[in-house]
Amino acid sequence: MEDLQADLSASGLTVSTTPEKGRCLLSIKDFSPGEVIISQEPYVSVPNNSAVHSRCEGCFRSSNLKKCSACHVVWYCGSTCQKSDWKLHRLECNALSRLEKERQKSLTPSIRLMVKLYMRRKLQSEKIMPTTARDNYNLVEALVSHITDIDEKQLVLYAQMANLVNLILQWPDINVKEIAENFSKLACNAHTICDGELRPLGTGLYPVISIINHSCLPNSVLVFEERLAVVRAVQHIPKGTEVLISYIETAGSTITRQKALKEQYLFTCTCPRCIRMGQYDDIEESAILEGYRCKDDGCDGFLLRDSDDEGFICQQCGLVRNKEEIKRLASELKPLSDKATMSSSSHYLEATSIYKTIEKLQTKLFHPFSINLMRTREAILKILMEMKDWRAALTYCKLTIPVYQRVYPGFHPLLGLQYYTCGKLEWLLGETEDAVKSLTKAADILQITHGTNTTFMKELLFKLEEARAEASHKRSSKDE
Ligand SMILES: C[S@@+](CC[C@H](N)C(=O)[O-])C[C@H]1O[C@@H](n2cnc3c(N)ncnc32)[C@H](O)[C@@H]1O
Repeated sequence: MEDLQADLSASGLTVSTTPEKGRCLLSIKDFSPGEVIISQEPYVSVPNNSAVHSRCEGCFRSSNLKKCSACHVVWYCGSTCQKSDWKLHRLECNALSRLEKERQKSLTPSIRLMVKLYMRRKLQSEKIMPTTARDNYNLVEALVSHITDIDEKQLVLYAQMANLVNLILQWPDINVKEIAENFSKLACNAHTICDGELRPLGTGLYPVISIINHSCLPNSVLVFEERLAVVRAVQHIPKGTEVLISYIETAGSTITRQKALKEQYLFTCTCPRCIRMGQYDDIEESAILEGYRCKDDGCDGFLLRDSDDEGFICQQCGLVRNKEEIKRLASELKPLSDKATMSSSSHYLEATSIYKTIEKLQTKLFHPFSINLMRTREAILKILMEMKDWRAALTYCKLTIPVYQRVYPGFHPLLGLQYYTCGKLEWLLGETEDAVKSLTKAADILQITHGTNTTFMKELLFKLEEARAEASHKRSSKDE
């Protein structure tokens, strides 16, 4: 711990403890928006491989892959990744090779992550792999597990998973109870590794990044550059402030966010957004994000239940919406949502048609800033992009932007990415001036959240330059 404190203080950080949150990471210097606060390679990581889609164990890329010829489980993109993973994979390879084919196929990322965790610990304790202040098993031991707070069903599941790890490792004197507790640690400390566009690629354990606590109004953001976890400030962080990231999707109402945090991370959030729970502005926000729309199409008031529980009253114009009508619309929606989830991956036209019916019903039912409606439009946008229907995709992308601005304020990567999609579509459709505006907004946000050095950001900045050059060329040809 002393080593870690010394190492962190050189980066302007320190670890402290509070009774409410346990350990926390504090700044001991000012950080500006966009500045890297801390970065860390994973202690262990695994890609989300499936029968149809695999990734390199080293860099998570999905092109030019070759399977390890001994275990037939792990993939590599080339000799560089294979060599750098060899010390660890040599142990894993032996263990995986002993398994029956069917068992190999059913290995989940969590099981593989745990097997790799034990192997890394062994290699470091035998000094075959080096340790540093930020890279040692003591940091994993210090992670919270909440083992005494989880329910019986979950405990049984962890025990079964621990038995499977034990069976794979076949090490004498292994502590199966400790493995089960480590699964509980993974549940509240491991991170989903995403690409620049926030698509999930795998899972990793970053024991120093795991010291950072949650806020629904965070001052920092966690992104990944391949497997490297990078935390950047999204606002000015004065010296002596706690560094906070968001663990969850922050678009939901306070009740939804609190439920998600309690279920996975077993705590009650008291951030500045959550502390307002039950106050009028919080009730208003929930009613807008997850509630119903006014009967009058021209009114964008939010609705609250009336005192007799007969219906919902618009807080702007006073019109009452009947409970039965709302129930009827909701019951029409339910089977459609199930149908849409099942059809979307294969039949684009069928899926678009179902989602558009859902959108129509949701437009009648929910507030215009509803998250449900936003999700449906995101789903339609995704399918239209797959179908390369750029014009319709742009229409849907634009429909989501006002909701994104509301639910992802400030330097939020999701807002930046949505502007980026808009800009790329406008560029493809020859709407160059609009493309410049959208790509500029995307770059303004994503330079803060993602930095400027990654391939992803270089591509965005290059596109913006191209769009600017073409826009100025178009303007000058018009003038002639
Ligand atoms: C990834 S760990 C963060 C570091 C942790 N505080 C520690 O001592 O190691 C996640 C756990 O930290 C605690 N935590 C994180 N954010 C919190 C918050 N805003 N309020 C209370 N507890 C929090 C919860 O116990 C949660 O399960």
